[in-house]
Amino acid sequence: MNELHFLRARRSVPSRLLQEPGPDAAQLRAMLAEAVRVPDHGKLAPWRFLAIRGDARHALGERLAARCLEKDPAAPAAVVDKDRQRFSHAPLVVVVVGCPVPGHKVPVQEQLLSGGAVCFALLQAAQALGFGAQWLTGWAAYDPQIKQFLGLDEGEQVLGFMHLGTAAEAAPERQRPDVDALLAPWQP
Ligand SMILES: Cc1cc2nc3c(=O)[nH]c(=O)nc-3n(C[C@H](O)[C@H](O)[C@H](O)COP(=O)(O)O)c2cc1C
Repeated sequence: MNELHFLRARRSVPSRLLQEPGPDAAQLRAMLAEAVRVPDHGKLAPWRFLAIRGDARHALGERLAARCLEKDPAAPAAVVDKDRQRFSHAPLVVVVVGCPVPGHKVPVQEQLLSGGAVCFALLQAAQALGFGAQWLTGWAAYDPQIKQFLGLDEGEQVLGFMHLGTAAEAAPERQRPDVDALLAPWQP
C-alpha cells in the first residue's frame, strides 16, 4: 500500500513550532487552489479565506488578550499572555470561514462539512509543499466579538485558524485510532 505513503505521513506541526519562512503569496494561492477542490454539494463554495500575516497577527492576539480580560477580569496573567501569543508563532494564519447558505436544499451541515474538507485539504497541500501546519479553533473561533473583529458576517463561522510555516523540528507523531475497532460490516 505504498501509494498511501503520503497520506500516512500526514501529521500536524504544533503552531508554536512553526516559524519563518511561511508560504509566500504565490505558494498560498497554489495551496488554496488545491484546497478548494473538495466535494461541494450544490457547488455553493460556501467558504472564504482570510490571510493573516505580520503585525496583523499581533493585533489579533492583542484583541484576544483584551477580550479574555473582558470575559474574566481575574484571568491569570499567564492565560492572558497565552491568548496574546496565540497568533504570533506561525508566520501565516489562514482563517477558513464557513459561509453556509441558509434555507438551501443542501443542508447547512453538508456545507460546513465541505468547509471542513477544505481545512484538511489545506493541511495536506501545505505538507506537500514542505510546510508544517496545524488546524486550530479555540474559544476565539466562537466568540462573537472576535468574529466581528475579523469582519465575519452574521451566519458566517470560523471553521479553522490554519497556522502555516516551517517546522522548527520534526513533529511528534501521536497514537492513531485503531481502524479495526471502528469498522464493522453492516447487513440488514
Ligand atoms: C476543527 C478542529 C479544531 C481544532 N482545534 C484545536 C485547538 O483549538 N487546540 C488544539 O490543541 N488542537 C486542536 N485541534 C487538533 C489539531 O488540529 C491536531 O489534530 C492535533 O494537533 C493532532 O495532530 P494530527 O493532526 O497530526 O493528529 C483541532 C482539530 C480540529 C479538526
